[in-house]
Amino acid sequence: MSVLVKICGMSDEASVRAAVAAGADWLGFIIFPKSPRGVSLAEAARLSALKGSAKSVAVLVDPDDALLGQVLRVLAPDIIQLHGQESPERCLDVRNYAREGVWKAVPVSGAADVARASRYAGFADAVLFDAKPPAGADRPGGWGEGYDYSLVKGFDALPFILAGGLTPDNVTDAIAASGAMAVDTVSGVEQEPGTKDTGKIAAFVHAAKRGVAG
Ligand SMILES: O=C(O)c1ccccc1N[C@@H]1O[C@H](COP(=O)(O)O)[C@@H](O)[C@H]1O
Repeated sequence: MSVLVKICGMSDEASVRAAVAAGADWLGFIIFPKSPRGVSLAEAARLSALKGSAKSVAVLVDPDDALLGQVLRVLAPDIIQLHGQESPERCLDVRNYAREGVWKAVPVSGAADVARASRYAGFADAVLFDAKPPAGADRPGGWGEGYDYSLVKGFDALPFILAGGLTPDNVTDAIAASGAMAVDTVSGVEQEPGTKDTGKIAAFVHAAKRGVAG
């Protein structure tokens, strides 16, 4: 089975079309104003209409119920990715607002972080392992920082998506090191923060789909 791929931070039509044409499985829309890739819900819904057979992922940071209600009404995402400090119980609540489930982002710098992700088993549908953001950062993700991807190898408490610093050049090795069956990138397919590169999008999807989990 080929590795599943999410291209995140979609904010323009050409990038959505490039990701869909390359065979991306999920398109991520970041609903967080401090992100250089942040989009309004209306814009996310407009772009999501172009997704073909790909699934939509709303990326949210500690959303309250009012925002979740708007997300459901305007975007109706397939998946919600929670990228803040959400507890396992909160993940369970948020499942009501997505068609197919909730992913919980878990920041990783060591083996203990990976072990702690097990607490989301039975509460989230998958965890998304990401690098820890730099000290004092104003957003929790999208920094293009990697880590030792082999730390997550063998994690089996729930399905996982590998993220953090993945690029067209390193994704094949990262898949082999981590055993990931799903990968995600934002800054690895950009020219600069917030500006996607359609060539890198295609290269990332193709490289990931060639990858073999080790
Ligand atoms: O990208 C952002 O700006 C962002 C903002 C708020 C929450 C999450 C964000 N991005 C997530 O970061 C990871 C990996 O990013 P990168 O490839 O290392 O740049 C990815 O899951 C995004 O969804």
